[in-house]
Amino acid sequence: MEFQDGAVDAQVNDPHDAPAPVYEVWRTTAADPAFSEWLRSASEPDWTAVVTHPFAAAITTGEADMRRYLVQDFQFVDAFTALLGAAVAGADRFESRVPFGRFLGQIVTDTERSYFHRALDTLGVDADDVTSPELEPVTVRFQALMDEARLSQEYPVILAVLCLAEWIYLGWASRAAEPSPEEFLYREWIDLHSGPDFEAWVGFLRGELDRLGPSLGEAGQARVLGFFREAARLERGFFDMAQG
Ligand SMILES: Cc1ncc(C[n+]2csc(CCO)c2C)c(N)n1
Repeated sequence: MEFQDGAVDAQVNDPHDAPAPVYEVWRTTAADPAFSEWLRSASEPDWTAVVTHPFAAAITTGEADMRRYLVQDFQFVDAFTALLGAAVAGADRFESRVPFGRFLGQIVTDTERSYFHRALDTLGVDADDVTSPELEPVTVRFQALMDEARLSQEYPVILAVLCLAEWIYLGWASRAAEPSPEEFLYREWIDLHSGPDFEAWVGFLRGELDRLGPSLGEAGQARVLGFFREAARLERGFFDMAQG
């Protein structure tokens, strides 16, 4: 697949990344040798910067200005939904397609869609900004990464981007203190990304990477890590953008 300027390919092999240990070496001394844990630990310091981000903390206390964030995130979610479709198509067995199909039908196209429509309406976002707002640079980069993963049709690469985006959101949302803010804008956004069902969904995504990652070979593992790390970097940039 050719890209306009090769920018995305360059990003997933960012020369500024600290060299990651090779998975086969890392696993011999790791407390938890799961492939997904290798990906997560190699994505520091971005991982911790996202789950402890001041904007995420402000969501959990009901103090965040959600307008720019949700306008941009609605565009993110569009590309994310297409990526879930690629996971249905790319999974290597029937029982793995099922959770993607269920999540698509029950959460993204129902609960989450309803949330976005009500939230953007409450925030007074006009119709043009709902469907085609001016995109922030980080949104463009995130869409490009998701498009690259989708067009690759490589299931482990698709999984890397999906898993990072869901797992890291479970990370900040699970840190929310009780009681949740009363306003639906915050409470429902926290609830969408926490709780037993969402934990099971993230567990499934991790399990898929843990099942397939160890046999990818060193080059394949490095490729999956490149996508996972770039997604972590963009999540951090996305909260920075929202913070203003
Ligand atoms: C930048 C950004 N990263 C991750 C998510 C999390 N997320 C995206 S789609 C989806 C499925 C339905 O909840 C979830 C959890 C987000 N919203 N925005």
